[in-house]
Amino acid sequence: MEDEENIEEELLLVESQLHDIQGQIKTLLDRQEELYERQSQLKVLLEVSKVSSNKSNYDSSVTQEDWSGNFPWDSLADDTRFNVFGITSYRSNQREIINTVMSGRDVLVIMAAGGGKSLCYQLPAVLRDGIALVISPLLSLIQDQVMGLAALGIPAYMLTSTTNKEVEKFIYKALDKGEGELKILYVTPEKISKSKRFMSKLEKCHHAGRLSLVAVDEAHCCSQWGHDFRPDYKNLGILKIQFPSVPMIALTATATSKVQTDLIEMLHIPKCIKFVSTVNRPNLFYKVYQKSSVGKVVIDEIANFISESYPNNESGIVYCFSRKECEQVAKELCDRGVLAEHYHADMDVVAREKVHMRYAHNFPSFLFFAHYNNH
Ligand SMILES: Nc1ncnc2c1ncn2[C@@H]1O[C@H](COP(=O)(O)OP(=O)(O)OP(=O)(O)O)[C@@H](O)[C@H]1O
Repeated sequence: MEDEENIEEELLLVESQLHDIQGQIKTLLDRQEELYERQSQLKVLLEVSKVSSNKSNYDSSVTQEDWSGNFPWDSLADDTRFNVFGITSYRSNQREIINTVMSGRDVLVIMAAGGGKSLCYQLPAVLRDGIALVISPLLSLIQDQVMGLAALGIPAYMLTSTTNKEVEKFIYKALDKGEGELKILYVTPEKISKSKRFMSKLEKCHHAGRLSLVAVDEAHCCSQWGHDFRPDYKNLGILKIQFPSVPMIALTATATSKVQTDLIEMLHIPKCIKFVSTVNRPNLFYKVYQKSSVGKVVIDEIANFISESYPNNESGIVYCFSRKECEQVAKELCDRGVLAEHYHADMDVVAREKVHMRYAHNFPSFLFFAHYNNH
């Protein structure tokens, strides 16, 4: 009887010790997994750092001014600028930026809206062998760009939720096997962070030496300090880690120095060459009007303002508080004969010819009119 009690007592003790040990093993296994993960991250970071410092040694004698010097691709670039893009001369910094990308360096471009950022990656994309990947935040912007490039005869495509199966197949074949003509591929940041299939095709494309450059448009979206933070932009750092030798060009119209530092860190481009052009647009100005408290009167005032100030069908943008309000204001403006085209709720911007409707959440109690002239 006593024996039995002793055995039971020891059994309890052993079971309790086993339980403790299992807990310790689990903790150690978890820790081991963490260390493995950190080990592979550090290996990749080391590789990135080696590639960057090799490049900086190679270019150490080159000063920023040298980017406006002579390069082997000068005449081909001039020819493409004029004959493909129909642009007679470069604007400030464009040539230097293009030369920097063509040299394989990473670049940060800060240039005013409408300043001509797109040419800075589109021209190198045409000149360099392979496929250029462009990450852009909005479907409507991507659609605009792809349509514009197609009109110039440049094989540009987008891979988004709206891409049909056949085009998707074509794009995957181009990435995977180098088949078909594809020079510039636009995606939203979600594609990078959410599609394993896409990333594996991109990896193959890079492995075969066919990834020519990576452009991150609206790069301020990477930073939580920016005005337009997009969580999926945070994951774009993976691109430099996976493709350290591929030049990356990050572009934005608005970035404080804090945002610049942040996005350089997030995109892993510490050695990038930075080009800052003035963001002052003397043709843009603000005027503040007192708003009536009666909705219909506000619409009347907007309609009068637009038709009196811009009687020749000029373009403009009306920002409202919400999508619903955009639709309502657009409809009312249509009724008053101001808007030629309808606003489509599933797109951010339409109706190029007339007043564009967009929604913005940062200025809830005001309506803004922006009339601009790109040139
Ligand atoms: N060197 C140039 N000479 C004349 N026109 C140019 C030049 N470079 C670009 N453009 C034109 O300027 C317009 C604005 O260019 P783009 O769309 O690239 O601006 P952006 O800087 O990307 O603006 P946003 O920040 O609004 O996207 C386009 O119509 C483009 O064709």
